[in-house]
Amino acid sequence: MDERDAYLAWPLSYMEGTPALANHYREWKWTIMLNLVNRGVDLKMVESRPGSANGSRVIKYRRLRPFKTDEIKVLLVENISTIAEKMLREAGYQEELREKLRTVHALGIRSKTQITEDLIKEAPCLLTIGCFCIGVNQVAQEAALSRGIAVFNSPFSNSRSVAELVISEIITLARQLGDRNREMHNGQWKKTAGGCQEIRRKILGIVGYGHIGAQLSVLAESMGMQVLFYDIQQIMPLGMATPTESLDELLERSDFVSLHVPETSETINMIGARELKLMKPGAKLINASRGSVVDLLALKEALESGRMGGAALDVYPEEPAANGPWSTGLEGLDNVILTPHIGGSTEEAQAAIGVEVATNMIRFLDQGTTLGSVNFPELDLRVNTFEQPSTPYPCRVLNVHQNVPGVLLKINQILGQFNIEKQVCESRGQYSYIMADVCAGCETDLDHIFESIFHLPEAVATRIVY
Ligand SMILES: O=C(O)[C@H](O)COP(=O)(O)O
Repeated sequence: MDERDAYLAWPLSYMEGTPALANHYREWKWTIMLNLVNRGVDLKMVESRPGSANGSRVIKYRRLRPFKTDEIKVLLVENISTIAEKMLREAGYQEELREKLRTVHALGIRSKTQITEDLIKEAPCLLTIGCFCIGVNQVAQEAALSRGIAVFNSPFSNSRSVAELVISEIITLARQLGDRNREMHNGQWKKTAGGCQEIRRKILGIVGYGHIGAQLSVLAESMGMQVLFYDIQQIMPLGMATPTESLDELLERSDFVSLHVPETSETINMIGARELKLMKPGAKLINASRGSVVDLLALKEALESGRMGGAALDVYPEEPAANGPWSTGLEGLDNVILTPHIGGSTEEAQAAIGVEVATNMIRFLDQGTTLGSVNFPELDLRVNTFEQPSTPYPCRVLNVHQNVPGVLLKINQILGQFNIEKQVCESRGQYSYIMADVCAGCETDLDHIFESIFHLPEAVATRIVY
């Protein structure tokens, strides 16, 4: 394995609602209370924002932090950007080696680590999973929500890198560069123009006009290509790009077809024998989306028969867990480019992804904010300033519960014993998430709020941050 596993630990005050962490909370209760007493005067906990419109006043916001004086551990796998690692460390983590996922509170992965429902069951402390990539199909998202685990990804930070790779592949396929390169490396000089073409005025059909598809559309047009696209949603075309009525129409009209769809039940084997037959003779297929989208056996047949003019694949139905010998079954075919899932693997993309995902994870851990989460309702609650009147023990209650009638009433009966400064709640399927800023009067109140909500039968996960 070439993976660099970094294990970080975050020693912070923290209160959380899984049984394991609830015990930690009880154990460290007095330390927590001491932290609370110090809270209002501790300058380390003050964040400054730029001044108001006239620039004369600086508003100081309270900085919410997780709430247990124990270590929150973060596990980063799959060569995640060092920027993300640095950000997580600066948020308070310390490096520490850890072997097991079951002791980890925050997990960072990329596209190949499969987080199944079973694995989630074995991770009792896990609070958040950061997918440091676009795809999230590798995570059992519903199972994660049912445990109160928020999943984040980076929906667009590697779009440019993938689009650039596809542009390079369009030219490489058009000029058979892969074959000429291979021949030269094998000591053969084969100067030929047969089947080699310019890409100017050729038709590029883009399937999936999201962040990558749209980026590719702009780059392709700037090189003189005509762009068609097909998407299940109605999307505003960029430049002169034209939507087609159907996938079939796009396949029939395009010289190059590039796939940019997520893995869903609808996209599995979306391009099979039937679809490949619809493509123009000599057309080329590019897949840098998900391997399951193309039926590889059908593609092999279409290439071997000579009907198709070439293909570039960056993704495969099954991909190996680590670098080393491996076969796609397509080796040696003419004008076929095979790359090992490197579409988003540039320094720029990985750095941007690192910042984006680490920021979301830190905000979730510290404040409960779920902006950018792919499995939670997206909620945000403004953090109080130090100028706002407050009680000695203001706190933020974060709770995931089953979305059943009456549960909100029960929670608010508990919270309503205190002044609720603000509150938001939203449901997603079978589960709801509530964030509430509450003015507790004394340490016993905090204890009471946590224990009462934690023990509600509908409660899935409960945390309090301050
Ligand atoms: O989902 C993605 O962003 C791409 O498939 C890249 O995945 P990777 O970060 O695992 O290379």
